[in-house]
Amino acid sequence: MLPILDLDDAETDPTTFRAALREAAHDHGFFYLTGHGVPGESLTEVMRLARDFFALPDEAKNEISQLQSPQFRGYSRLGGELTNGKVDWREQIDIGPERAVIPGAEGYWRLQGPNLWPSSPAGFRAAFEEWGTALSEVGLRLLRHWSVSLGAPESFFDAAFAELPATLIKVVRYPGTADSAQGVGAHKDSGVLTLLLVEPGSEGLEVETAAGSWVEVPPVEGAFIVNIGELLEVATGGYLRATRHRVRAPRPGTDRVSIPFFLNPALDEVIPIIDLPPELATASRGVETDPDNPIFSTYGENAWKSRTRAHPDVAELHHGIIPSQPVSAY
Ligand SMILES: O=C(O)CCC(=O)C(=O)O
Ligand SMILES: [Fe+2]
Repeated sequence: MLPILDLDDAETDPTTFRAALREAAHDHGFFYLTGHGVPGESLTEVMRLARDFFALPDEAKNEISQLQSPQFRGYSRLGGELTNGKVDWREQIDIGPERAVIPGAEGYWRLQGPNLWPSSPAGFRAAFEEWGTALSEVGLRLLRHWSVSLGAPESFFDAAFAELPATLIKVVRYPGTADSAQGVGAHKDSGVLTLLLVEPGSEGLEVETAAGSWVEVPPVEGAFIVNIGELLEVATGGYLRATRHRVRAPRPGTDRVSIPFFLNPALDEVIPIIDLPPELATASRGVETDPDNPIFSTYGENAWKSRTRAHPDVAELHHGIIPSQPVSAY
């Protein structure tokens, strides 16, 4: 069982909370968060909207097909995504910051642009815009506590997120299947941290707690599952761990709905590196190097790598590139 941290405790006893936060992220890279202040009704409401969207006929869902979006936004159908070069068995909507396209954009600036919002169910856009704002606040609070717990000033990461943070929300459904084990293949998240909402009762998330050893992480009602992304691993010289995880495809006749929120800095921000106090620095494992998965310290480069690999159809159609796929052992 992963640790459960209560963000309310940070108000009464920040020192104990911060130590627990640091240890959870160092030991596991994953934990449950309660006391986050996002009302239970909002959690229920975004789940309901997700369910209602996925229940629409394919034709309605494809009105916002990601193939229409050079910025990798909108709906990608079942089988439309790859992880480790293999097909993920999930359908999803990708929602990023709502901004104007940059004319003549090059490189990762091609990720900036508008979302594709479904016309049904009613209230979808407003609810998910509010969701993004609320979860950014939770994520930034956690980052400030981490900074202090690692010997840095509270505001250490603030500047990287102050303007144009490139957050990403995914609204995801994994239908049950007997044909594939891969809901989403093993990966590390490419940003800073992830707050994951999972429908109560859904199964299938597995976390690699030690090399080759996978542990099931069931949802805890009302809690977010929090995990560290590659950039926080980089920022802490590997002291905090971006843990590999995957989702097993559900059994036939069942499904899984989840809503991950990825907190990321602005596309052109280079994540600042914390100068760890000596007692922590000696416990640091260093940043994992994988020739198949280079970690770039500029967030936009990391995001471009992961978005083009995950959605090669969009990359080829809109950008004329065929991304190299990792040949992975996972
Ligand atoms: O659906 C989940 O529970 C996890 C999804 C995930 O790991 C991801 O999209 O990065
Ligand atoms: Fe993930």
